[in-house]
Amino acid sequence: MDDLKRFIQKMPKAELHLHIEGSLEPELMFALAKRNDIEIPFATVQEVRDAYSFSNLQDFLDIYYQGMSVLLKEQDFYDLTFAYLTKMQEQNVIHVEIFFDPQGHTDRGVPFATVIDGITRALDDGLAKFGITSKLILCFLRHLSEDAAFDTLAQALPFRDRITAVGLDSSEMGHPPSKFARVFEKAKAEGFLAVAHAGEEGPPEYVYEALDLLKVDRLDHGNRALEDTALVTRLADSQIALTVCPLSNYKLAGVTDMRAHPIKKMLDLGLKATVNSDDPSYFGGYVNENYDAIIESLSLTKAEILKLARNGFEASFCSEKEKQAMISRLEAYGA
Ligand SMILES: Nc1ncnc2[nH]cnc12
Ligand SMILES: [Zn+2]
Repeated sequence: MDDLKRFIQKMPKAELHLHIEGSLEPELMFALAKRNDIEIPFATVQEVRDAYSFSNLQDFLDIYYQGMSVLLKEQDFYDLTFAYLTKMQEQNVIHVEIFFDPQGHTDRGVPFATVIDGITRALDDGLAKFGITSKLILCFLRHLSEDAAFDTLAQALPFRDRITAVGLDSSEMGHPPSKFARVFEKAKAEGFLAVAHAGEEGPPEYVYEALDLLKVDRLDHGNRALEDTALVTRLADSQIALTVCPLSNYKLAGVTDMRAHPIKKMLDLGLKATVNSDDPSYFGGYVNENYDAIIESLSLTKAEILKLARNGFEASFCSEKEKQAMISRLEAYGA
């Protein structure tokens, strides 16, 4: 077992499902609260960690939006993103595609430019200092209105060269992809790729809507697609990737026992599943810890681990040439 963990630690990997605001560790939360003179309802780091006990997605989101209130200045977004990249370098993650939630900040009066400038300055430094390549994905908050999403898309257009794709996150139930069909149509016309959280808590119908109405290039989570055999066949045939987040599924109670986690079944069904951390500060683990959690409980083989990592590179939004270079590194490592 320790051998496999070591194998995972050193393996070149990609991360395709990471909310940068969800990588805010309690220590940095405290430091930024102090720097920005903001009150947070916790006295110690331990109190923050103790508050991270969730029974569903909304429980988590309430505390996640509260946590991001300490992010105000360009330097705050830089520090947040650079801390994440430093961790990724330690974990041998060589490519990241990260989400950000601009509405979580612009609604508090933080300018869109402040957010994206800080994040992309850190991504540039991550490439220069660690050789980590990256893509940025703008997520619309689905509990907010279609108008608010259109407004956010308009704010993003001056920065389009820094944003690869749009996504959809936040409270899934009651906010189906169809609510944002027109926003995604416009975003695609503007040249953005598209992803959406679907089937995390929501039913298979939401996954169909993400495919048919939002025309997503990749699905975030997608776990509940397994309830519909026709949908599984469609996902397997099209090889639309699923960005699966094992520890997130466990912490948000979709999966109550890691031995019942569906990722092995997804591989067996021919789905292009990948391993990701979602909100590592809140769910107790970055990429390697997510691999560790499934190898133990699902008895994954080295070949299956390599397949998951390969899927991560194949499902990335890199050029075919860049993908091939990363896959060659992985093959050399696995040989
Ligand atoms: N797991 C998740 N699902 C939906 N929205 C999110 N925002 C941050 N993490 C999320
Ligand atoms: Zn997510």
